[in-house]
Amino acid sequence: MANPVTAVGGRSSIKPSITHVIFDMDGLLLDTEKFYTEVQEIILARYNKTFDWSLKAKMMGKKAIEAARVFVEETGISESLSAEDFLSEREEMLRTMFPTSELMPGASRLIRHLHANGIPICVATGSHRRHFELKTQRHCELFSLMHHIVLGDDPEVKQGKPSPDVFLAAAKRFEGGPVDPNKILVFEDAPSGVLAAKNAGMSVVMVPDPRLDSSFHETADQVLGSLLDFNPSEWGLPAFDKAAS
Ligand SMILES: O=P(O)(O)OC[C@H](O)CO
Ligand SMILES: [Mg+2]
Repeated sequence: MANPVTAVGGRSSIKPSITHVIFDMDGLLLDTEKFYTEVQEIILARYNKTFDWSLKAKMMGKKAIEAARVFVEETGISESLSAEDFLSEREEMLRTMFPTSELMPGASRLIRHLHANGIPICVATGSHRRHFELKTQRHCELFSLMHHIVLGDDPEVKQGKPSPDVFLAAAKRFEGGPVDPNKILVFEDAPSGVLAAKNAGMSVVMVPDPRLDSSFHETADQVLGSLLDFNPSEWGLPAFDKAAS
């Protein structure tokens, strides 16, 4: 397999030593992006339009209302459907889908490994509380290993990703925080999330959906096909126990 560090254009192979880790949630820990895609395809079909990955790239990772505005404006349907009406229509379908959310490959192994080795970990998501609770209801034990969770409707998160707000709030809430952004590694799947982490001065590993245009990989410090490919030692983090992996 190609070395993930050198495989992507021009970035340094010298990495800062990481002490704290922040996880994105949708599309990174949980396989929930597919639900948004499905619902948005259904809504757009009514207007004889198709939902594609260039639009998906502009929406993912953002707060609900921010993503909704992008959706109605970019598709040219804002005269017929307001961002607010889009959200309430979408809601009904999502409410039944979210409780079925499954973990992404490698999420459980990495969270449990970092937690067992005393590395402080947290979640920083654009999702608001109601959606967070629906999505995580089958995964409460795993999410309880997080030191804290920062949600998109947190009062400190004035703007969604690519603003650094959610990651800066997450860095503050670690024990003894704020933690130096140089010592924090963020895991993200979305272009807006990768930018938000860089805007916060943090290192970022991107685990993108393969359908996302590869031009979005350039901002990340490392790009992986799956969380299963992550090598903690490259970042100064405890190595996986060979017998357990
Ligand atoms: O990817 P997250 O966890 O920031 O979630 C953002 C939205 O809710 C889904 O794109
Ligand atoms: Mg995400």
